[in-house]
This record gives sequence, C-alpha cells and structure tokens, in this order.
Amino acid sequence: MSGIDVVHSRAELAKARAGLTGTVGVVMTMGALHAGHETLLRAAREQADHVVVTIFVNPLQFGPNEDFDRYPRTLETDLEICRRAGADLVFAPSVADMYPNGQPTVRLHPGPLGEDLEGLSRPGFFHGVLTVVMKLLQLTRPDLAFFGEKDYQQLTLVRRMVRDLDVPVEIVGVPTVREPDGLALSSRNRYLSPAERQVALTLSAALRAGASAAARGEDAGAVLAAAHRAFDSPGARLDYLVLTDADLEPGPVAGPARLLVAAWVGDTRLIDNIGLELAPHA
Ligand SMILES: Nc1ncnc2c1ncn2[C@@H]1O[C@H](COP(=O)(O)OP(=O)(O)OP(=O)(O)O)[C@@H](O)[C@H]1O
Ligand SMILES: CC(C)(CO)[C@@H](O)C(=O)[O-]
Ligand code: BAL
Repeated sequence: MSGIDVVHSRAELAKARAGLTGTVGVVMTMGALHAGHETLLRAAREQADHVVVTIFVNPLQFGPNEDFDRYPRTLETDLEICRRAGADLVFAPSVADMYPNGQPTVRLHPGPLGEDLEGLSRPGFFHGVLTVVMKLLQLTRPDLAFFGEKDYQQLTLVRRMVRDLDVPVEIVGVPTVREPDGLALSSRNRYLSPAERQVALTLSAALRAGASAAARGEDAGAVLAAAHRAFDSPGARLDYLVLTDADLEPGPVAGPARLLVAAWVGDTRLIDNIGLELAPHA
C-alpha cells in the first residue's frame, strides 16, 4: 500500500481526490482521534476502495461561550492513527481554507429536529454541522460517508439532509464505541479529571437502566423512570434525558426507540444514547 497523503488546501484536495479511482468512503472528524474514530475508519476501510478523513474544528457549529478555542488539536497523533487504520488521504484545512470568504451567510436549515435536544442547548449547532458536512461532501465527493451513533441526532439529521436534498452519497451509521466501564468514547472526555470521569459514568448507567427496563417489557413511562432513577450523581447536571422514536420523529413511542441523554460534568458537556425496543401496548 502506498503512503498516506496529507493535504491542507482545497486545491491540493481536488488534485489528490482526482487520483482516487474506485469507491471512496469519507470519515469526517474534528480531530483528537480516539478508538471510536478508529472504528469508523476501519468500517470505511472495509466498505470502500479508498478512505478519506477530514480533520477540521468547525467554528460554525460552536456557540460564543463554547469550547472552540480549547478544543484539543492533536494533528500529529491523529495522522498516526489515520495511517494505522489504513486511510489514504487526510484533508486538514485551516478555517481560512474552508471559509475563504469569511463565515458563510448561506447555511443549511436543519428543520424542527435541529431546534430540539442538542439544538435547544446549542442554538445554531446543526446549521453549522449540516453546512460543513455538505461542504465536505462536495469537496471529497464520496460514495459512502461514515458517522457515529454516539452523535445520534447528528446522524439522523445528516441522513435527512441527504434524503431531502438528493445528495448522491450513502450514509453509514456506526455503533458507539465504549470504554469497558460503559463511558462512550469522546474527544471531550479528555477535559475530565479522574473524579469527573467517575461521575460521567452516570450517563451510560442511566441508559443501561432504561434498556434493561425495556428488555423486561416495561412501558415507555417506566423505562424513562428507571433511567432517571439511575442518573444518580450529585456531580452531574442533567440537560435532557429523553425517550423517543428511533427516527427522532415526534409522537407516541412504540417499537424501535432511542433513549438520549446530555449532561454537564463540571465544565464539560457530554452526550450519549442507546437503542431499545419497546413492547407493543397491551
Ligand atoms: N465513541 C464513539 N463511537 C462511535 N463513533 C464515534 C464515537 N465518538 C465519536 N464518534 C464519531 O466520530 C465522528 C467525528 O466525531 P468528533 O470528531 O466530533 O468526535 P467526538 O469524540 O464525538 O468529539 P466530541 O467529544 O467533541 O463530541 C462523528 O461521526 C462521531 O459520531
Ligand atoms: C460531523 C462533524 C465532523 C462536522 O464538523 C462534527 O460535527 C463531528 O465531529 O461529529
Ligand atoms: N461531536 C459532535 C460535534 C460537536 O459536539 O461539536
């Protein structure tokens, strides 16, 4: 296998992309790569002839008081991980490369789901995410694009965008990779002190309690109550704990469902979710 190609400008990307024959899978990231990203890379490696990785901390999706400035930037280690996972091409642009005309005034509107859950706490977040995802799809022209279920609302909205705007790409969802104790891997975990990391386990514990209640055949109300009881840590501040249809559509929940949680642990905001099957109503 030839070596990995690392490019920083759109012109270099266009040239490198033109040299890739066969199918292309893209994995979009904000860097600070971990084993969750690596799983996406390996899925792409298995399903496409070539793997393109994008590494870009997108200012458009950060609110004014969020962590854009302190977001971890670890390009050298990231490139090592990309190499190890068999990526062919890495696109790591600067903000000026991505937005040469300044922040775009034209942005994609995510619709009502974009204003709910993450969108409630992070206004404009999904406008920023969908806008950069669309730009990166145009620039990398993949056949397949891989997204993690850890960011389930993002995955759902990307699927909707591609469907509603007829974007010619297949979106592949990849299950959440966890630490042995249940914590979902996330770049933001590196903000946590050892004590905060212990507290953070309450998110996955709440999801597991909800999933166990569903597996016992309990109804939606009991499933949610079990999850709330298990979210039991004075160090964590709950943002939302929601049980919803697996497609995140509003309305009564039955059959395939998703339990989603977001919480603050110290200054760090974490999210997680789990799929479950609700028994039909008696
Ligand atoms: N634990 C994980 N399992 C599976 N996919 C993941 C996991 N963590 C991140 N991803 C996926 O990797 C892609 C890039 O995500 P990103 O670079 O934002 O990493 P992150 O760990 O989610 O970061 P952050 O902590 O900032 O939310 C997204 O599709 C995301 O869903
Ligand atoms: C999809 C994404 C790379 C867009 O900036 C980001 O939201 C992420 O890392 O999940
Ligand atoms: N992991 C999704 C991108 C973000 O939180 O900004």
